[in-house]
Amino acid sequence: MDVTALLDPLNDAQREAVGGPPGHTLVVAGAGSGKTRVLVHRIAWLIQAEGVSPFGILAVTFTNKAAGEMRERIEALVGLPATGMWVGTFHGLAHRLLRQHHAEADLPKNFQILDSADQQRLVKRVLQEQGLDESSWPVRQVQGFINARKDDGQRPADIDHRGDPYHRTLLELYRAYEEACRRAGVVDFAELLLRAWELWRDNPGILDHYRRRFRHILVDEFQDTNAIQYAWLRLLAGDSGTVFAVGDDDQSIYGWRGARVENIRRYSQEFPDVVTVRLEQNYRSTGHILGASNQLIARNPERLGKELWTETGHGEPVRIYDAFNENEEARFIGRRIQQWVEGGGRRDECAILYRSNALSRVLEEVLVHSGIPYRIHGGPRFFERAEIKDLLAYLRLVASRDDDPSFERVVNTPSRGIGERTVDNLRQIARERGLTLWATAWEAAGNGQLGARATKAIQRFLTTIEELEQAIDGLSLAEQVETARQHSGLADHYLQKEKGERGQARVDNLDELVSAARAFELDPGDVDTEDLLGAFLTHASLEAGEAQAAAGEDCVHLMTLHGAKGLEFPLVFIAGMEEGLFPHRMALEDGNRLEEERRLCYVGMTRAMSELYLTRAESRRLHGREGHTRPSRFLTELPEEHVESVRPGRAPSAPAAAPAPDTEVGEGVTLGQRVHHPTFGEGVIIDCEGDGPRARLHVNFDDAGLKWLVASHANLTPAG
Ligand SMILES: Nc1ncnc2c1ncn2[C@@H]1O[C@H](COP(=O)(O)OP(=O)(O)OP(=O)(O)O)[C@@H](O)[C@H]1O
Ligand SMILES: [Mg+2]
Repeated sequence: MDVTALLDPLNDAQREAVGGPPGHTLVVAGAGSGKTRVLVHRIAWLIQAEGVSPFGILAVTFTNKAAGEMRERIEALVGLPATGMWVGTFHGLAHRLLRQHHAEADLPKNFQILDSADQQRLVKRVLQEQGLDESSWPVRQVQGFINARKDDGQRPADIDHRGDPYHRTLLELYRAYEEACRRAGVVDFAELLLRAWELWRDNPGILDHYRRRFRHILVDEFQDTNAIQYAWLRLLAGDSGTVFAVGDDDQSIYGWRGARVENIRRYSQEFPDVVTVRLEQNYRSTGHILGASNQLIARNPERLGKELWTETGHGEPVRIYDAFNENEEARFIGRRIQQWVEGGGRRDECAILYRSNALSRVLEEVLVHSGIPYRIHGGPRFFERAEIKDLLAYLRLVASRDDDPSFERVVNTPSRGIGERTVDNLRQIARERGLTLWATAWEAAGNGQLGARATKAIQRFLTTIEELEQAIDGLSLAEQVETARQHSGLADHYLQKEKGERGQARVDNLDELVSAARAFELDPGDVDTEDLLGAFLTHASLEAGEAQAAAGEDCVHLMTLHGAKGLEFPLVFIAGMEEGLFPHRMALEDGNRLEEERRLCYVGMTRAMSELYLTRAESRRLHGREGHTRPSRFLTELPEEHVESVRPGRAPSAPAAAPAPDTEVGEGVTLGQRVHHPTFGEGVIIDCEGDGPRARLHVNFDDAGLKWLVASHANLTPAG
C-alpha cells in the first residue's frame, strides 16, 4: 500500500502532524487551515502506515453529521470499511458506553435521554414537589445550575454550600432532580458525560478494557471541550493511550456551556511529550475574507496568537448591506442567491447564518416565496417540534413505561378529559410511594382513587399504550411509527386545535417522522439493529437539530452561527449584524462574553470561501416589537481595505445590488437618483417596492432621514 498518497495532498506542517510517530500531538491553528483534514488523514495514516486496527481508534467530532462524513472520508482514503472504529460526539460515545454497561452504570436497560425541554419539565415538577415557587426559583436557572455542576463533574455530595441558604436550596433541588431522573429511568445530556466518566472511574475492569482497546484517541474542535469531557479523555488515555487533539482557541464559542479553552494549555502541560504543530496557511477563504477575519479577531486580548495567510488572491471584498428593515434584508439575500444560481452556482453552496433562531422566520418566508428550497440546521428543530415530540413520547412509553416525562407529555394529548388536578394527584401519589407515574396510574385506575370520570379517562390512556404495543409488534420501524401516528389520534388533534396551514404543517411533520423512520431503517448506521425502535428514539434525541431536509436535495443552508462550526460554503451571509442581536444583548455588559461573541463572528466569517455578506436592518420587528437598530460593533471593527458597503442602486460593482441603478421607478425618477421633495428636501432613492400606482419608494433624505413614499403622490423632482 502506497502511503505517500496520504501525505501528497498536504503541506509540510500538515505532513508533520499526519506522519509523526505515535504520541500525543496538538495541532493549534486558525480556521480553514486544514485541522480536520489533518485529523482524517492521521487516522488513515495510523491504519495504513502504522498498521493500527480501526478497532483501536476512537475519534471525537463535534456533530453526528461530522462523524458520518469523517468515516466516509477515511474509508475513501484507506479503501476499506473502517468497521470497529468509534467515531462520534462526546454525547454519542458516552451514550454508547452506557448502553453497553447499563447495569454497572446503574441505569435501566432502555434508559431514555431527556432533551432540554423535557429537562425543564422535570425541573418544574421537582420545584412543585419541594413546594418552591417558580418566580423565586426560575426553572431555567435551576436547570443551568444542575447542568453546570454536571459539566464540571460535580455531584451534590461534592459541593459545599458553605451554609449559604440559596446554595443549599439549589443543592437540594439538584438532589431531588437526580432522584426524579433515577425513578423515571431517564438521563439528561450532561448526565450522559458524567455517568460515563463515573462508570470508568468506579469500574477499573471496564476502564482497563477500553484503555487496552483505544490506544489512539483523536479529538476535533478541542477548544470546546468542557471539564468533564477533558477528564473523560484523560481517564481513557491513562498512561498507554495517545491523544491527537486539533483546535483553535479563537473559535472557542461554548464558554457559556462550560467549555474550557484552557484545556488546550492544560493538555500540553498534563500529557507527556506533546508535539505541537502549527498550521498557518488557509485553504478556504480569499484574501479579503481572511484579512477581515484576522483583523477582527486580533482585537481580542489573550489569544494564543496566530496569523493566517492564503495564496488564493484577494477575491471579492466583504460586503456590508444596510437594509431598511428585516423584510428587505431577507429579500436582498434571496435575490443574491437567485443571481448566484443564475450564474451557474448551486444552492447548497449558499449559507445564511444568524445569531438567534428567531431570525430565521423572515428569511424562511422570503425563501419560500421566491421558491428557493432551503434546509434549517438546528433551531426550531424537526425533532423538537411539539407534534414530533408527542408522537415520539407514545413510542417512548411503549419502549419504557417508566418514562415519566413522556407519560406527562401525552397523558392528555390529545385531550381525554384528564385534568391538571388528576395529573397532580398522580404525581403526588407517585412521589409518596416512590413509583413511576405509569405504575401509579395503573394502581389508581384499579382502586378508583381518582374518581369515576378521571379513572375512566386514565384507563383509556393506559389501554391505548398497551394496545399500541401489541399493534406494533413485528412491524418494520416505519410501520411502527405510522401505527403510533394513527393510534395516538395526534393528527386529528392538531387539525382541530390549529386551523388552516399551521395544523396541516404539523400533520405534515408527523408524516415526515414516518419518512425519517424509513430512512433510518434503510441506513441505521452503527447501531443495535435488534432494537431498531430504541435506536431510532435515541437518534431522535441525539440528532435533534442536525440536517433535516430531504437528503441530496440542492438547497440553501440556514443555521445559527454556533451550528456552522467546522463547515464551509462558497457564499455566506451573516444576517442581523446589529447591536443587541450580535453581539447578543446578554453579552453587551460583560467583557468575557463579548470576546466570545467576537470569536463567534470570526467563526461565522471564516465559513466563507469566496463571498461574504454581512447584513443588517435599520429597523427590525422581532418578537412582535419594532424598533430602530444600531449597527453591530463588529461591522465597525472591520478594516476598510477589506470591506465594501452595498447600497441598493448605489453600488453598480456589487453583483448583489438590487435593480440596476437606471431602472425607472417612478415618473421621471430612477433608483439611485438624487431627488427633491417639497417637505423633506433632498435625498436619494434607495429602493422601491411594487409597481404601477401602488409603487412605493424608499428615499434617504439628507435631513429627514429614511422615508417610504407612494410614488404616484410623492411629488419628487430630480434634484440639482
Ligand atoms: N494542503 C491542502 N491542500 C489543499 N486544500 C486543503 C489543504 N488543507 C486543507 N485544505 C482544504 O481547506 C479547507 C479547510 O480545511 P479544514 O476544514 O480541514 O480546516 P479546519 O482547520 O478544520 O477549519 P475549521 O477551523 O473551520 O474547522 C477544506 O476544504 C480542505 O479540504
Ligand atoms: Mg475543522
